[in-house]
Order: sequence, then structure tokens, then C-alpha cells
Amino acid sequence: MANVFVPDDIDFALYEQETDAQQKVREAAVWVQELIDRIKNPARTPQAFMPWRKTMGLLQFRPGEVTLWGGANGNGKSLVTGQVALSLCGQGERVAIASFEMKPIKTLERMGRQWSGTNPAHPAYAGSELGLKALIDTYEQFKEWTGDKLWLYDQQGTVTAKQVCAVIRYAAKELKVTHFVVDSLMKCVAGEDDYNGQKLFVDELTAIARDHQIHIHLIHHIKKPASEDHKPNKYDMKGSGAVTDQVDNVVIVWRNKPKERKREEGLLTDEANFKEPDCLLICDKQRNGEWEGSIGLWFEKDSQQFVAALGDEPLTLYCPPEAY
Ligand SMILES: Nc1ncnc2c1ncn2[C@@H]1O[C@H](COP(=O)(O)OP(=O)(O)OP(=O)(O)O)[C@@H](O)[C@H]1O
Repeated sequence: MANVFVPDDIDFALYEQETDAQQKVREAAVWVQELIDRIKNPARTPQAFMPWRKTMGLLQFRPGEVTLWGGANGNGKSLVTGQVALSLCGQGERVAIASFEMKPIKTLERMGRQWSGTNPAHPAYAGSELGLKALIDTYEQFKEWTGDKLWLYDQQGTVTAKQVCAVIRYAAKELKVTHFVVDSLMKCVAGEDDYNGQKLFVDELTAIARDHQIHIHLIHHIKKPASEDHKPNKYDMKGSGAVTDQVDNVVIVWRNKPKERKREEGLLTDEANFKEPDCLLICDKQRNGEWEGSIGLWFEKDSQQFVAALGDEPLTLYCPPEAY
């Protein structure tokens, strides 16, 4: 299974130093030369995208940037970012996840379902020797596939911002990780009203991302909305407003509870089920990209995946999206 690294095994103190001051003032000609070089040699830099073909080209997870993933409790932030992480691995990226809310085994249980596209607890497998063998084979493949692609940091509860930054530096330097997922911001600071702590932490994350040329995905909660019908935006984030100012991208995961209510009440028509997504990814900021907007997704329960249209098969996450 994926590599798990724990605080007891590694001396993270070695990675606690502040980011070195960078040489900040340089003549513009240095960068103009870089533009000339790019024109002369427009070699395509590797790009990291979201897993769905319909999202290709809309939002990129660029090296040196931080993406803030926001949403209310239970709205699917961990599931979406887990699926994105698997897809990034499929695109050749090396990903580490530090969830201070969920144990690695639980994170991997969900990601295993997403990767295999199936629910191992499905009654179809029960009592079937062939079914059991197929499942074990699939999970053996999952284990092998994750080997040089996926790492999980094993520590739950509250940590200090300094510790988290050290873990990310370690992962970038020693494990050559290119994407780091932190779940979630509030576990890394003193509290919801610790505005300065939040600002300093996110500032440090942007510096680490830039210095190590990795992408950091930071999960964050929104303030309790007045109604679940409200589609949040970047101003609904908990804590300091500076957080959204500092990050490069903001994506909000909104679960369509009004649709779920209609279904429970027997009022959801086939047409509405087809037209209305189960989840919206609302991109409310993309500093270095032109697109902002919403992406509708449907929840596929067995695989715990989000798919692009009602009835779509789960995605093959071990391939890059263009291969689907
Ligand atoms: N759009 C959806 N439709 C149906 N079920 C959903 C949807 N989104 C999430 N869920 C369910 O909600 C559960 C919680 O999802 P998840 O843990 O990803 O939320 P979260 O936003 O990370 O929550 P928290 O903020 O509490 O960590 C999932 O196990 C899934 O079953």
C-alpha cells in the first residue's frame, strides 16, 4: 500500500528552517530573456489537471502555487481531493497527503474504492471465491501502483504550523513529492480567531511551494451558511480573509443538498436528476489562468468517485485524463 511516514521515524527539525530570503530585485531583462527563450523553444512544460475530461485546460495545478479547497463539513472536500490526488499520480506526479482529520487507512480505504472503481463491501463479492480473488488482485495492483507515487503522513489531531511546514519541506526535498495535500488549515493553527497565525502559515506555504516548485493543496472550511442552498464563494471562508488573498487558486466543493432533499421527498424527476449535478466545484480564483466558473459533477456511490455526467462509469484514475 502507499508509503506512510510518521513523526517518530524522521527528524523533521532539520527541515524547520525558515524559507531562505530570495534575491528579489533583478533587472527586467532577466525575465524578458526567459520570454525570448520560451518563444524560441516553446517546449511544453508538464501540466497537471483535474481528472475529468470536461475540465481539461480549465484549471491547472501549477508548480509553485497553492490551491485552497473550501467547503462546508461533509460536502466532499476529502473525497474530491482524494480523487484529484489519484489522478495526479496517474499523470506522473508524486503526491503526499497529510490528513490531520483521518487516519491513513481510512483515507486509503476511500481512495482504494476510487482507484478500483468498486466497493469491496458490495454484496456481489460476498461468499464468492472468484470475487474475493479479483478484489485482492486489484488491491495488490493498487499497492504496486502507489509505490513510487503516493505518500501519507500519519499524524492526527492538532499540529503546529511549523511542524507541517517541516513535513512539506521534507517531502519535497527527500521524497521528491510534487503535490502536497494538507487537510486541513484549521488543524495547523491555534484557532479560528488566530488570524495572524493563519496568515503567517499560508504565507509560509506559498513560499515553500515557490521555493521547491511544488503545488500545495490546502483544505479549508467555510463559515456556517444561513442555508444549505447557498453556493459559497471565496468570501465565505472561515478565519482570516488574507488566506484567499494569498493563495493562487480557490476551488469550493458544494454538495447539492437541495437535490438530495428532493430525492428523499420523492420529488426528484429523472430530468432534474440528469440536469442538476450532485456536486459543484466552484473555481472562484485562478491567478495564472483565465478560467473561473463552476463544474457540475455526479456522485457514483460504489466507487465514491465524482463523474462528469449522470450514469457515467467511474474514471480510470491510473491514466491521465486525456486517455479516458
Ligand atoms: N455530492 C455528494 N452526494 C452524496 N454524498 C456525498 C456527496 N459529497 C460527499 N458525500 C458523502 O459525504 C461523506 C463526507 O465526504 P467528505 O469526507 O469528503 O467531506 P468533507 O467535506 O471532507 O468533510 P469534513 O469537512 O467533515 O472533513 C462522504 O463519505 C460521502 O459519502
